[in-house]
Amino acid sequence: MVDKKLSGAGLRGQSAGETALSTVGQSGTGLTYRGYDISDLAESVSFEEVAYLLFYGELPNSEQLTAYRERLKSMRSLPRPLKEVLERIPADAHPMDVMRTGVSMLGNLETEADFSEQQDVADRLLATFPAIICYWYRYSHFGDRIITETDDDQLGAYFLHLLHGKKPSELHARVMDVSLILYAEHEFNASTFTARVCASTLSDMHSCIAGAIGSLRGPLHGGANEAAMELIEDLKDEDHAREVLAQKLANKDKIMGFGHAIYRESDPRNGIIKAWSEKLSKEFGDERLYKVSEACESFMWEQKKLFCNADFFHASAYHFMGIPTKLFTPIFVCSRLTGWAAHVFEQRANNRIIRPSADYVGVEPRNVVPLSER
Ligand SMILES: CC(=O)SCCNC(=O)CCNC(=O)[C@H](O)C(C)(C)COP(=O)(O)OP(=O)(O)OC[C@H]1O[C@@H](n2cnc3c(N)ncnc32)[C@H](O)[C@@H]1OP(=O)(O)O
Ligand SMILES: O=C([O-])CC(=O)C(=O)O
Repeated sequence: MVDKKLSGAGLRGQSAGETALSTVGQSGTGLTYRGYDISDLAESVSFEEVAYLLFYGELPNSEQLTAYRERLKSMRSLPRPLKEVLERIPADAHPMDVMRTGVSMLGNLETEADFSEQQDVADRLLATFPAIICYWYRYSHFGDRIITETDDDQLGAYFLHLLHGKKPSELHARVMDVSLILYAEHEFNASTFTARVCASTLSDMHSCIAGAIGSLRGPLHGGANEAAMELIEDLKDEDHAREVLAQKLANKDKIMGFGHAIYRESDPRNGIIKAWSEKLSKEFGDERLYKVSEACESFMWEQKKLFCNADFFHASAYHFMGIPTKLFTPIFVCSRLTGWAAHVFEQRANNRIIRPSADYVGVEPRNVVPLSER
């Protein structure tokens, strides 16, 4: 499987444009944002610094960071009509559909009238995405109308605060921060490419982001972290993990959270989130989930040379922090919004409508037969 050629279907291996935002599978551990290695960023900076880096090109100094955090904090209020819409979405709705509706409704209320407003729109979405998902979740599941304006400095802690109704521990706030850094940007992945295609028609930011959310929703992309949780939650122990995976491989099922379109041997984000998951598992008193996850990882490598991607150990990490499985992919949205928006800026700055060609494989030219003769 490792030798499969990176060409052909799915535009694999073909360059579809230029970016100055990130490299995937090229240098360092395999992922860089504007020249910084992901392991360095995950170790030393916060998610807000990464957002600033992606948007403005450089890491902020401490004054710029404080000002940026204050700006995001000041934008957390949800307009009344948006809350009313969120309150009408049923509890069994798919949370990614809630996110898509949330951004779409905000686009009706706060339409991007001109591209000169693009940074304001991106910041507003960044500030409100945790509130959109948590407002819907807490209202539809518990009848709570939460206050979305809090004084949390960091977006990850803000999300956990809204979800659980109390400030998170330092450990949980840190893990969320790292998680958001890991998910922020990834070159021309399917959802980002969706955003760029939409941007290339000179459409508005909300439409670009709504489209990207739709692409991220699928289990082959962002939806894999939830699918990975569904897999591991039923595994009783390491032997059972190997048995279940062997059966799935025999059935030719896809194992969610494994493999990647670009990386060939490992995903540099995996080791980072895995280490945090292990730490959380000890704090949680977990005897099973982390161990079965590790058993899956080694079995898949032995059997298929398939490795865990960014999603696999995110499943256990999020679970240990009390996050409901169905909110896993919306967290990805809260983070990846930065990459999507930065790509929209980049596309707009040097635009040509994205319009590839297709190889026609249909029937030869023919004449229409009148209806009475068909
Ligand atoms: C953050 C992210 O979005 S990371 C990706 C999240 N997605 C997942 O975890 C879903 C599971 N993984 C997959 O479906 C795939 O690995 C993808 C979609 C990520 C990449 O797809 P591709 O680029 O087509 O993968 P690749 O060319 O490496 O596949 C080679 C072979 O390995 C198989 N394979 C790849 N991943 C898996 C997997 N997770 N389970 C079982 N088999 C797999 C494929 O079936 C393929 O065989 P085939 O050509 O005979 O069908
Ligand atoms: O790059 C991809 O194809 C998918 C991925 O890992 C991401 O978007 O983070």
